Amino acid sequence: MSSLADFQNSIYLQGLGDVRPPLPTDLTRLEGLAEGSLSVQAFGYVAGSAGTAATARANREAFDRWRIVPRMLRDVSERDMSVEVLGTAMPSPVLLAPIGVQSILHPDGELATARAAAAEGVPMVLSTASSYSIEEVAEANGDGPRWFQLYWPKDQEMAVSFLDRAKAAGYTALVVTLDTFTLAWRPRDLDQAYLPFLRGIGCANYFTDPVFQKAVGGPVTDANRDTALLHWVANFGNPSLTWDDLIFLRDHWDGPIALKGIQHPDDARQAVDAGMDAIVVSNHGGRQVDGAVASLDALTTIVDAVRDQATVLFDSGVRTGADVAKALALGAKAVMVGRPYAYGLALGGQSGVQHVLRCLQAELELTMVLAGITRPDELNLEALVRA
Ligand SMILES: Cc1cc2nc3c(=O)[nH]c(=O)nc-3n(C[C@H](O)[C@H](O)[C@H](O)COP(=O)(O)O)c2cc1C
Ligand SMILES: O=C(O)C(=O)c1ccccc1
Repeated sequence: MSSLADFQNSIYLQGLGDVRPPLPTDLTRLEGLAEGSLSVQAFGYVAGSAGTAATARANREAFDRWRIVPRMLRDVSERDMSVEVLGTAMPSPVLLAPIGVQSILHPDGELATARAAAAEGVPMVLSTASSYSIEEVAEANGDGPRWFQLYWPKDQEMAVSFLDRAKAAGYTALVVTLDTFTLAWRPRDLDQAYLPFLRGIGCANYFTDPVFQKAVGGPVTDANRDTALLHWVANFGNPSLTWDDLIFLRDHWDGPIALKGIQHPDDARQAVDAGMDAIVVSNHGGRQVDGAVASLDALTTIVDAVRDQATVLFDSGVRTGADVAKALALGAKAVMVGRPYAYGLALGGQSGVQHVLRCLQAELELTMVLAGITRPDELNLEALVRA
């Protein structure tokens, strides 16, 4: 039986030939290394959070307040880390969170991420604000599993065009991000007066879109570039959306839909009532509401509210295999990981992202089996104690 934990053995075996892993296996060390290989602006954009970063810190502290209680002598020789989420089979309960503007991290941006994801069989969620188009990323991703994340623009016709393009390019599930209809107060970016989009980064899906092009008088060239950027700014998000608007999405997307950015149990219930298939409990990695509840602290009440009427996914603050195990024990079906793979991309392109995925999944399997657990669905509150 092949196992995600085999990666550990392969590292030790390579050591016999004096080869060491190209990047640290403690993924919390990647941020510091990435800082040295990125511009102040790009690093600040990715590592930064809203306001004083209180929510980003709270996300991490919430993990620290739970401890795993290992159980012994449970025959953990047969393991199966795989799960199926929204019709997608995956090797472990881990997905790549949607991260826009990845070309600020590496010239190959989302293409490198898509190749890494496909090589590991891990689903990627492509951002609307990607630096390569829906179609280009699909080609790089090949047979790999892929979902599409929608930033719902004001122009409904363009929203439909994005959905049609994603469907045609083989993205099987839709993740609709609700918490970022506008960017929050982000001092690190403000102090640098840095917004990637105003430099045209992250606009690939817009600039290649027929509806967008119609609105700006044709394909985007130097001549209409300023018009295009202003149109992007005016259209990016829609603060007037309400729960009733979800009917529109259901009508235009026939696959599963997840709502990302849910932090309140009543919002989770409304998602269920609106016929959504899943929610992603997320505070956007602390990048939106500074002072907001830690995403992990919001998870349990939401899981209780939703019961088994919708799939509950989790993100914000996942850095280690133990973190994944804790989120699962608190009721998440799977987690999305954000910044760690962004740093992997910055440091090593495709292989950097693969390194992050292999480390995280191997550490998850080792954590679980050493705690007496052989399958993700065996994890529950009995595996945890409050610190
Ligand atoms: C640089 C950056 C760009 C992001 N872009 C998007 C995006 O385009 N769409 C989206 O839904 N979330 C976006 N996110 C949020 C992630 O999907 C995810 O919620 C967050 O990174 C999870 O927290 P973590 O970084 O602590 O793992 C972005 C996050 C970062 C760090
Ligand atoms: O920076 C972000 O967190 C984010 O979600 C985003 C928003 C717009 C475009 C690209 C990324």
